[in-house]
Amino acid sequence: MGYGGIVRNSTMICVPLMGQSVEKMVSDMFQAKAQGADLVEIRLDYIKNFQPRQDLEILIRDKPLPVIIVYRPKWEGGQYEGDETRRLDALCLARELGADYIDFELKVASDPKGFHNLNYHSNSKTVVSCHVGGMTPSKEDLSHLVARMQSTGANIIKLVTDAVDITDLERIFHLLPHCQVPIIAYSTGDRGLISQLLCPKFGGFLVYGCMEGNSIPGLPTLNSLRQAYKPEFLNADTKIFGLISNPVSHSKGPILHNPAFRHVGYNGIYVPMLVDDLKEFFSVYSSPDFAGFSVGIPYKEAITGYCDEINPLAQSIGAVNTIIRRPSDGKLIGYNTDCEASITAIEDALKARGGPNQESPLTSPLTGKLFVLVGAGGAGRALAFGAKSRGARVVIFDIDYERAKSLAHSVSGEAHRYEEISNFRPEKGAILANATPVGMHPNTDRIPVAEVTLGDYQLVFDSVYTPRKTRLLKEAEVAGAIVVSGVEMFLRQAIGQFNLFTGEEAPEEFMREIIWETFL
Ligand SMILES: O=C1C[C@@](O)(C(=O)O)C[C@@H](O)[C@@H]1O
Repeated sequence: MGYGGIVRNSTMICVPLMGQSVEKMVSDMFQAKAQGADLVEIRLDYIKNFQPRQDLEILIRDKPLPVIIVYRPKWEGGQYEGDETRRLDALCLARELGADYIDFELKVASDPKGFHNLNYHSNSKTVVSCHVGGMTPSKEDLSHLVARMQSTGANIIKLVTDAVDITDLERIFHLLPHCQVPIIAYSTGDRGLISQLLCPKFGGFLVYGCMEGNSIPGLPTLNSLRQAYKPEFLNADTKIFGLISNPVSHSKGPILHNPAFRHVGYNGIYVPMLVDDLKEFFSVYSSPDFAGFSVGIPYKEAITGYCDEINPLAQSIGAVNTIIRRPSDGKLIGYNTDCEASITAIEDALKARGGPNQESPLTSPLTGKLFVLVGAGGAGRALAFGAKSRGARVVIFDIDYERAKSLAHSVSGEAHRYEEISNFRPEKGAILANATPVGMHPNTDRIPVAEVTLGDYQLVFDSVYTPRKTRLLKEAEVAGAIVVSGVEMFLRQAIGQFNLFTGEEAPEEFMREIIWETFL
């Protein structure tokens, strides 16, 4: 049994190994085991001067984990260019020596003349594999392919496609539950990542992961699988939540939401979704399994066009960062949790320091203050509406002056051209909020305002959360301002999302601990 009474499934975590020597392969196997792998895939075609008998004896004798032996030829995307009989002899030898799984390409397995006795009695299991390059075939074509692979008598089948778009993966998910033998199916590349993460929900046989410092596009790290995603707890009932964003890999959402789900015994998974086309995305991922979404850059405004209903706060802001698929009718309902998250983070920091606006606990410390906002995109809109709702006077800078003017108009504020920011001196006690990505990893030396002006602000807030303390915040602290990190906003918006996703109260203290450990 797992968390909250959820039964563990039998999904294994496999690491593909591409060492150039037998010694490296053996040491990588031990490392993979130490990092939590259940089995490894040994790519013989990567070993330089591979000597079948000698090398296989060592690999199989010294293996600390079950192994899948793969000797991929050039014609199927591998490295091996030599004689085909020699290649197949080596695979058969691996089987005789007791390798746990042997991978034969479909072309070999479906050619009775050339094939080296696939149904040979041994303890090894046969994996019949096929890599379909280029565009992902239609659902019908994939089903035919799987039927062909099954008819070879394979113990396990392995189907690999190249993901051009995240929507290609839905054809893989559709295939998985219908297969009659254990199936490994996934798509390669950055856009293929969720085919690994979600395959156990749909019944996939294993998940591939990579070791730390050895990243492979489209593969999660072993650490993220073991700590965050925990594929062994997924099942057909698991609800999928995803962050729709582009880029998406910077997000700390998965390491926060997944443990929080488990902490309260909620059967859900939260994954990064690298989305290129919102329209295509929502038309393909329309099943109730995809129960909700976070929305990140650059989609917070555009996504409002894909929501069936929008909650009044998000509607007035014009930006949505959370979507729930309403279980009763499947409609997509948009919310904005950024607004309260950022404004309460700023208010709490002002309250903690005390100050002139502390007359009544019911009055916001922002009331009457000048609120200088840099950036009028999705996050900026949330900040501007939040500040206005607390009675602050809002001044907005954006590289797109028209955008700044339009937001200023909505919050009865003032817009300025971005070039003017270096000379802008606010009144004493003003608040500065950065809602642009300036200063975000990897461009951490950038700062959105002139340093000399920082001393005029009582508090400086940065919505950037990687790094926790941006250059803007460091300089502001030196200048004597109270600083509020985007990490605090990130945490609070995620707490708001958790409540909406699960309908349960978020484990706030637990989430706070994870976040501060992560950003230490
Ligand atoms: O701004 C953010 C951060 C986020 O995009 C992320 O990186 O996890 C997730 C969004 O929902 C949120 O509004």
